[in-house]
Formats: sequence, structure tokens, C-alpha cells
Amino acid sequence: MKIALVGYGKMGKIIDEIATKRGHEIVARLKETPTAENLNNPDVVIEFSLPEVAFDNIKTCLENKIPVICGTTGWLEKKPEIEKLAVENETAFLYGSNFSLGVNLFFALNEKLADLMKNVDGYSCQLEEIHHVHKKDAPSGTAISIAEGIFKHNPKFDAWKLEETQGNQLGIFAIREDEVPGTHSVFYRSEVDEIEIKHTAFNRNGFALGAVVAAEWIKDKKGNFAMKDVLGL
Ligand SMILES: NC(=O)C1=CN([C@@H]2O[C@H](COP(=O)(O)OP(=O)(O)OC[C@H]3O[C@@H](n4cnc5c(N)ncnc54)[C@H](OP(=O)(O)O)[C@@H]3O)[C@@H](O)[C@H]2O)C=CC1
Ligand SMILES: O=C(O)C1=N[C@H](C(=O)O)C[C@H](O)C1
Repeated sequence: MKIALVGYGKMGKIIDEIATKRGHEIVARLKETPTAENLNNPDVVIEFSLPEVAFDNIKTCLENKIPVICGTTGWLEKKPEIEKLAVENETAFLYGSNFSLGVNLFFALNEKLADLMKNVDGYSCQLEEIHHVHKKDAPSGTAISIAEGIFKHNPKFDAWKLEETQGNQLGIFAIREDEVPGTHSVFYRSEVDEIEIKHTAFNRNGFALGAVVAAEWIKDKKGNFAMKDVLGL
């Protein structure tokens, strides 16, 4: 398969190595705005860039009828527009706040726990994410997905906010520390105990492998997808 990498920073470089080992050809490695010319006719684009450029980058790819796998976080208020473009251009789009298998299992576990806790009194809920100091957005895209998983099952919450939980707003502590690749926790605390579920990434390889697997999966599809479709979760 021919893959164009849009964004060639920490993630783009690891995706390059993994995709090449899996037999794919990398036809573009872009640190700038993609165009029909510099994309070099790929089967799929994998987009890991910056929050402020992701929307325009994805739009250009979809308008050129190229399927896009996007891992860039921090631009999601415009996702409905992108999903419309994927349909109008008869191509495919998949956004994942986190492409690792472990986090996608964690998302499912979080929803199960949220469903159990919805009728239990006496527990407060709080999220925490820890990332490296270079991260541009807060809270992380993964923390937002975890919060949305809780909203789906527990009607006590319908919005998130940074810091502490308050009323219907689920709190997310966003901590920036050294070179931490990504740690996410959900806490339910009562006066007598605490339940914690936690995912810790040891490095970025799981994110990169998931993005390549998603690119292999989406190649001949049309429409809008999520990582749970790829993994059958
Ligand atoms: N979904 C997931 O599983 C994961 C998502 N992420 C997310 O992916 C994104 C990228 O992460 P990471 O690789 O660590 O970030 P980096 O900052 O290391 O890389 C960003 C890259 O984008 C390049 N860039 C700048 N402007 C443009 C442009 N207009 N078009 C294309 N590329 C451009 C930068 O170039 P230059 O260096 O020249 O500025 C750089 O190469 C972040 O939003 C992060 O949160 C990260 C890990 C996992
Ligand atoms: O910026 C990162 O590094 C990461 N970003 C994603 C996010 O915002 O959730 C995924 C992962 O946690 C690493």
C-alpha cells in the first residue's frame, strides 16, 4: 500500500518505521501543508500534525478523494464538517484519539464501569491524564474520549472541565511531566475507598502500530469510522 505521512514529528517517524516493516511504501513525508502534488498519489494518508493545521490538511486530502487516518488531537469541534466532506467526496475518514489496542480496551472497560456506577450513590468521579511537556493541547484527546464514554452511561455528567469535578461537569486533571508518553486514569472515590482504572503507555509504538493497522483496514472503504470498527470492539 502507498502511504503519505502528513506530519513528520515524533509520531510520523515511528509510523514510517512500522509501516515500512509491514511492507508499505511511504510516498510522502510532509512537515508542511499537503497538496495534490506533494501527497504523491497515496492510497491512504496518515495525519499526525498539529491541532491548528489538522482540519485544513484533512480537508485537502478528502477533497482529493484520499482516505484519511487522523490521530491529531485538539481540533474536534470541526469533526462534523470533516465527516460531511468524507461522505460528499465518496471517500473514508477515521479519527482516533488513541490508536493503541490497550487504550481501546480501556475505553470499553471504562464504559462498563460507568454503567455499573450510574446507580451507585456516594462516589465522586474524576479523570487524570499525564503527558510530556511538549504536548500542545489539554486535556488530551484520549481523556475527552474517556469522558464521552462516561456521559453515554451516566446521566449525572454531560460536560467536562479542566481540574476538579463540579456538578454535571466531569473534571480532568491534565498534568505535564518530563517525557511521559501518555497515562490515563479514572477514579471513583467514596468516604471509605477508591476504585481506579489506569492505562500507562510505556512508549509511542502502540499508537503508531494502531494507526498503520487502521490504514490497512480503511483502504477500500467509504464513510466515517472509529478505531472500535477496526478492532471489532
Ligand atoms: N491518536 C493517537 O494515538 C496519538 C495522537 N497524538 C497526537 O498527534 C499529534 C502529533 O503528535 P507528535 O507527532 O507527537 O507531534 P510533533 O510536534 O512531534 O509533530 C508534529 C509534526 O507536524 C509538522 N507540521 C507542522 N505544520 C504542519 C502542516 N501545516 N502540515 C503538516 N505537518 C505539519 C511538524 O513539523 P515541524 O517540526 O517542522 O514543526 C511536525 O513534524 C498531536 O496532536 C498528538 O496529540 C500523539 C500520539 C498518539
Ligand atoms: O500528544 C501525545 O503525545 C498524545 N496524544 C494523544 C491524546 O491527546 O490523547 C494520545 C496519546 O495519549 C499521546
